[in-house]
Amino acid sequence: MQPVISLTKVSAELGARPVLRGIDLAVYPGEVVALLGANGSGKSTAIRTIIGQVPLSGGSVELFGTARRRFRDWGRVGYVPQRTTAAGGVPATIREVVSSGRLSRTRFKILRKADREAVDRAIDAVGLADRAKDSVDALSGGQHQRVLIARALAAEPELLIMDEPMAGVDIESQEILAATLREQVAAGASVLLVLHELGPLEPLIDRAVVLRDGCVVHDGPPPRAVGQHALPGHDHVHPHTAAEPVRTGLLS
Ligand SMILES: Nc1ncnc2c1ncn2[C@@H]1O[C@H](COP(=O)(O)OP(=O)(O)OP(=O)(O)O)[C@@H](O)[C@H]1O
Repeated sequence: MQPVISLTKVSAELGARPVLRGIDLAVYPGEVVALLGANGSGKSTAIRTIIGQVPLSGGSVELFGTARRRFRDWGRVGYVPQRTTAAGGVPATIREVVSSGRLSRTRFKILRKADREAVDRAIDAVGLADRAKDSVDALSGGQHQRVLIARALAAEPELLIMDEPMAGVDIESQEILAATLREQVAAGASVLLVLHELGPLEPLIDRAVVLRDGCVVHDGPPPRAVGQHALPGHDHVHPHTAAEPVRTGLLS
């Protein structure tokens, strides 16, 4: 099966500093892959090489089997950046911001009935239907994050790429986002997401790729740790019983 995302020996530098040192990463159709690792390990940079915001210094990136520099089908990809403000100082309603995510699917940048319905479904999916006419300036951080996710969903993408979608999001919003993601995956979407902890998304995750200092140090089942053990930086030093798998600082 052809991967929807494929990174082969990808290296990248930021300000002459090597940040990715030859990483391999593949996401197959229908898979949910979590990208984990400590602060500064290169997770965001890896995501940004995929969408073309950071140039490669070596290796290659393919999307849906096409070299990234030749890839034009961005309507198939929904991207949720690391938390920023969606408004950028310009007052806009939730519906306006989410509609902007649908433009990649339209001809001549005109939203037709089916497009408007997709926008409404995306707003509904993140539980903001009753606020659609509100300005995004009036939203909390977690609600804001839901708007960014709705904007990505509005294009009905086959592939969702999300950089820490749960950052700063309260548990109620996290549950809504987990339910939304579950529906997308049930409908056949593939997902690559940066996470700090697995949290409510844990049951959805098929595979975890862990970065450390710009290298992949684990690619396989997600760490099934709970509580403190799931947190990056946790060092697993206390003794284990024989039945318990040992995970020595996997995420640190
Ligand atoms: N514009 C930049 N110029 C120089 N170095 C940068 C730049 N952006 C990031 N870096 C460095 O690259 C490294 C990787 O950063 P990156 O944001 O990819 O890490 P991350 O794993 O996503 O971290 P976090 O969990 O904190 O979001 C860090 O050491 C960071 O300081």
